[in-house]
Amino acid sequence: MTGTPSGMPGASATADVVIVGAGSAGCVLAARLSEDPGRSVLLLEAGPDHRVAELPAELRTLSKPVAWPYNWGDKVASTGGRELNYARGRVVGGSSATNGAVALRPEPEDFASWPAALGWDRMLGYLNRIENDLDFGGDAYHGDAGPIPIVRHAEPDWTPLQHGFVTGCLDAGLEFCADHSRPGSTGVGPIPMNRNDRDRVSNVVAYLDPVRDRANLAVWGDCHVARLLVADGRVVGVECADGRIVHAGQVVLSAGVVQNPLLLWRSGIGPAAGIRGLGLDVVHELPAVGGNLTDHLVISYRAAVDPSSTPEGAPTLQTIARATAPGSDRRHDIQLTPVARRNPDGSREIEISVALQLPTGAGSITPSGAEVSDPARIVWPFAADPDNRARLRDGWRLAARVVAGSGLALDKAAVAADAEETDEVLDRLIDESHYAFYHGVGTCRMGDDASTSVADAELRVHGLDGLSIVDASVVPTVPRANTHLLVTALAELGAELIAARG
Ligand SMILES: Cc1cc2nc3c(=O)[nH]c(=O)nc-3n(C[C@H](O)[C@H](O)[C@H](O)COP(=O)(O)OP(=O)(O)OC[C@H]3O[C@@H](n4cnc5c(N)ncnc54)[C@H](O)[C@@H]3O)c2cc1C
Repeated sequence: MTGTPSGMPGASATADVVIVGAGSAGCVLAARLSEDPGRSVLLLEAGPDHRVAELPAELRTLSKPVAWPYNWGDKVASTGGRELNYARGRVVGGSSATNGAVALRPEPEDFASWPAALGWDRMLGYLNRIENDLDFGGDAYHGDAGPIPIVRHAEPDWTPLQHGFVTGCLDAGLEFCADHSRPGSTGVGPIPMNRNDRDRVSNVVAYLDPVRDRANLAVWGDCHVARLLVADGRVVGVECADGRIVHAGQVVLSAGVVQNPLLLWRSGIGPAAGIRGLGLDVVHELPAVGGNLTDHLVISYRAAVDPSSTPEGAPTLQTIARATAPGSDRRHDIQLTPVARRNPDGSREIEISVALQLPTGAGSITPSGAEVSDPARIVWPFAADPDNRARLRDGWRLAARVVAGSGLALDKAAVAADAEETDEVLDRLIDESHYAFYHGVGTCRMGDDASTSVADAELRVHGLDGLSIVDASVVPTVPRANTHLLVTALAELGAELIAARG
């Protein structure tokens, strides 16, 4: 099988490589693997397919709400009987087309849980390859020739609210940090983003759209893959929910942290008892499929500020702080991000998201039934964990100290009191208002042991030929950073590994 993928949307097909899911990872894989005109590549996506010139506003421009059909609409049952949204992009571009475009990198220590062959030294090359950092591209730990532009707001452009936040962080003892990607850096400074002015530079924009006209690449939108086809210990293709069959030399799963385990379970690949519990036959037992979910957990600190600090039409995100919760032994386990909140009554607030980066505990994502339409069952234990709650409380008090030192607060006494708030009050606040940050990883984690991991260090599924997984689901533990750049870098690595297999 070489050259053009045979078959058109609407019919069945054959391709050398079939990629399931056109998100952060899938777009990179399709672009890189189709560079060889002798390899046919078919990219299958459950959601709609828009060319960049025709993107709807919510996919083009940052900070617009994204709903069905572009968001899967998954829900998490969390602490205190609360139901949290668990957003995931459902469109060609995946979550890279619906996300906040914050372009932070993992830190070197985040790779400690990765297989030894994939440490920081190796992954740094891929992190550099994907970017064109317009401020620091010439530095050794940056790139200046990749497809993703990385930009920051210069200090003179910051709003008074953002200036005040930085002042407050410095007053609270944080350092100024011009480049959050510099290894060893810490503190507060401009937030790096993958955007072009106010438009998100998703991986459709950066990677896929420029190569869409290649003869050996086909993209099928509105194609929900129902299950994998397995014969004699080898994955030989996929079956789509509408009955189409695609035969493949290699299948790559890039359906993401939620949908990969669902697709594998539906295919009989995963924990034997769980699969039988759905009334399905076990094709290949892999106990770790769907387990080991880790993710960031967020609460907000809010305080009233003078309306003149938040000019109309200003960009939402300009600065960010990486800090360590007071007393915590986990470096940079708190991320503080300030935004202006404009209330209908004309009042204005600073809202600082306090995001816990290195959570204790692990959850799971499994199917609630055997049908494609059955939703994910997401066990998300992070808000209930006492250690997470203690560090979040301290992070919230740190945010109050930042506002106290910012010169922004209208009610200085109230903010000073917030910095000493009791555990009891903050536990109630956590219960009533925590939310998920959508940086989940780990449901098909990589590792050497097939009893505790799903893919090996070359991203091949343990014990099954012809199947690889390349996306957030293989990342062993959530890094102290947002996850899009990491997944994109991993996909560059994955494309090399898969190309080497033929
Ligand atoms: C709302 C939101 C905001 C975020 N903000 C940021 C941010 O600012 N910065 C950052 O770094 N990270 C952010 N993230 C996280 C980051 O975007 C994700 O970690 C990353 O995009 C995951 O990439 P992926 O390739 O693993 O999965 P995805 O990009 O989610 O791609 C998976 C794709 O597979 C498709 N798919 C799933 N199942 C099937 C199936 N059975 N058949 C066919 N197709 C299927 C999906 O529709 C989707 O398009 C955010 C995420 C969300 C949801």
